[in-house]
Amino acid sequence: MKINPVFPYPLYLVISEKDCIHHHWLDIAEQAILGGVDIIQLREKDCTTKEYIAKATELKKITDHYSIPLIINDSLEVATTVNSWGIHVGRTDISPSEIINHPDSPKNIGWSLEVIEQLNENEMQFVHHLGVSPIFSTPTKTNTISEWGYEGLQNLKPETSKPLITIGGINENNIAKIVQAGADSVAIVSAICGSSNPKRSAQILKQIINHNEYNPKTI
Ligand SMILES: Cc1ncc(COP(=O)(O)OP(=O)(O)O)c(N)n1
Ligand SMILES: Cc1ncsc1CCOP(=O)(O)O
Ligand SMILES: [Mg+2]
Repeated sequence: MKINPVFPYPLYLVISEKDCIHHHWLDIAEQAILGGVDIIQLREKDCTTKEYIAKATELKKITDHYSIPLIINDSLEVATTVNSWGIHVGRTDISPSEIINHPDSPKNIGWSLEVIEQLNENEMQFVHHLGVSPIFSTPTKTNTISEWGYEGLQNLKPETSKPLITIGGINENNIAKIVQAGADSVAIVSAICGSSNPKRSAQILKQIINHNEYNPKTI
């Protein structure tokens, strides 16, 4: 993958405690970083703001230790409290224009792109990067509209200069084709959070991103 200087984070982990199966979620975050994850989003859906801040504070200690940027999903209050690098919002969340009006708003706003027509919306001017969502339908998030697929991603690429972060159903078997179709970054939940060896899974995904294939002898 050619590194995009506006978003130089090709392997993107989206983590929530409920998706972490075999290990403690903070251990998975650390192992994933050691395996090559470049950026982490904390995505907690079923907790209070106080609990979300507590989790974000714990995770930020790890991301700061490894100099990895942290993105908070959905909550401006959590993002401002922990001073995260970014925030990710979708169409039913607080809008990018509202976020930038906040005095301590995180610098980098990610916005979910579900249909190509969204590129024409006024909100786009406040957006740093786009979550192309979902590339493939996934049990991890079921309230989605449709899938972009490889062809949708290829068609989207020339229509915007914003970094494209692909998400949804991505794993070792399809990541190479997603990179070839135009992803600037690949966001993963279950292929890392659900792995019994998250470090190794991250290493494999990263090797495919870097070299277009996986050579078991080198990991
Ligand atoms: C990188 C990235 N892309 C898309 C999403 C989805 O955001 P959203 O549409 O707001 O849905 P929820 O994640 O909030 O359920 C994302 N989180 N990250
Ligand atoms: C948060 C999110 N947004 C679109 S799909 C998705 C979940 C992706 O999870 P997985 O990598 O397990 O398919
Ligand atoms: Mg959201």
